[in-house]
Amino acid sequence: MSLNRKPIPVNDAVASVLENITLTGTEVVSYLDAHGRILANDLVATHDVPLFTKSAMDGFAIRARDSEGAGGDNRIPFKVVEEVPAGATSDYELQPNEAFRIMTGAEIPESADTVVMFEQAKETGEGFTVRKTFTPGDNIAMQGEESEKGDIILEKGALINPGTVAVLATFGYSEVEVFKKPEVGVLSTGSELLDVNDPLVRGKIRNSNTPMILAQLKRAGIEGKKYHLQSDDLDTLYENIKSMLEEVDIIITTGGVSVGDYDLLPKIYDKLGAEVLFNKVAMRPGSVTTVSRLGDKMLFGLSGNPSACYSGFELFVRPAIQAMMSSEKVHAPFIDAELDEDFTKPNPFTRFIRAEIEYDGGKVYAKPSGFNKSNAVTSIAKSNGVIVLPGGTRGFEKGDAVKVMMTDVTSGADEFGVE
Ligand SMILES: Nc1nc2c(c(=O)[nH]1)N[C@H]1C(S)=C(S)[C@@H](COP(=O)(O)OP(=O)(O)OC[C@H]3O[C@@H](n4cnc5c(N)ncnc54)[C@H](O)[C@@H]3O)O[C@H]1N2
Ligand code: MOO
Ligand SMILES: [Mg+2]
Repeated sequence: MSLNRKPIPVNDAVASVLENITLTGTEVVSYLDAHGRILANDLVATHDVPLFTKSAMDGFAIRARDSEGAGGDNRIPFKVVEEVPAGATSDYELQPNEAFRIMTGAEIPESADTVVMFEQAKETGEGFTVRKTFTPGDNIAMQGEESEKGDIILEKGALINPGTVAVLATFGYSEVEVFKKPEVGVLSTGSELLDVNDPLVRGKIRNSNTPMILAQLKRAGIEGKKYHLQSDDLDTLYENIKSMLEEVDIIITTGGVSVGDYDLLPKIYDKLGAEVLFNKVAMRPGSVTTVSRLGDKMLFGLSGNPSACYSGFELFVRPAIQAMMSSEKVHAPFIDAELDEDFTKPNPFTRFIRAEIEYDGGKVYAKPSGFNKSNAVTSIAKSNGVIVLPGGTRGFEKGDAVKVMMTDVTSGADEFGVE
């Protein structure tokens, strides 16, 4: 095993992962379980929306021409002949100056073409008067004005959001074909690792990577499979990874990918005959992140250091999962922000810094969210994004324009956004 690894640029590494994924198949799920899934077919309108021409307001349905000449002191009277609440219909033929009392959402009877809102009418004993000339179509939602039968509402590969679920229900799709989620297993390696309830003993620490990655998977809509902690023993690690390969599509391991005596993952990939796509990325943290492929399985060897592990997942695993599910949009959103703190130390590698992203006065500000080393864990907790500083010979100063990878778009704001 060579100690001299050749670093590749981050974007090449991401591209290589995406080129090597295997697409999942499809499955049919209930529309109630479809949120967060990816459409496997175009979503086609089975009817017009609105389905029928309907009242957009509570009021009176009239023939607009009967209101001609109304205005100023000239009030025109109407007689109410029938009531049409939402859900009801009427085939009654309006005669001059007759009206239906109609509610929002009710089908407009054939003979009416306008709705007078209650607020625009003055009620009388047998009906109401108006002092405005109405135009056909006023206060009416026309059949098909939003979409027509046969329209493609969303294309294959689109993410199903709550609005999509509403659209599925609108068109009577109680089931929908979506791309299957890959099965993902998570295994942390390291003889120094203890489980959360184990008493601390000298030289050992608790395993924080497995639960962190399971949570990152959850954030990506995946229920990962937790595997037992592994001590740094080649044979048992090999056997365990071999049996994981029978059970999952993606194996995420943490730790053991560097060049230490007990960093066993490189040996495991070799022994398995896996194709190593890269084992060094020109980035910090996580430069030793290693991704390999064995048939249609992907093995993500994330660095053991928590911050490196975290960004390794967001940079490589999350997009790979999205791509396997044929998502149209596999990457986290990257936005432009202003650096809120100096970062003077130059570094030849692209740096990813866990950060607090804040919006203020129409601007986006990004500042490191705490202790910034590969072994940091608390700064991850305080972050909702990751600052990207390109590699090079210069440092960065407060006020510089930087890119930010948004990792948590649900982290909220401390103020309501409308003044
Ligand atoms: N001679 C060199 N040494 C190291 C290099 C190098 O290039 N040459 N790279 C360093 C960098 S950078 C990193 S990052 C680490 C990567 O190490 P590994 O991915 O092999 O991970 P481990 O050695 O297993 O652990 C590193 C560190 O992280 C802690 N850790 C591991 N797993 C967990 C876990 N599940 N929960 C919490 N913390 C964990 C572990 O105790 C170590 O402190 O290598 C450098 N060395
Ligand atoms: O892989 Mo290390 O995290 O570059 O610091
Ligand atoms: Mg190591």
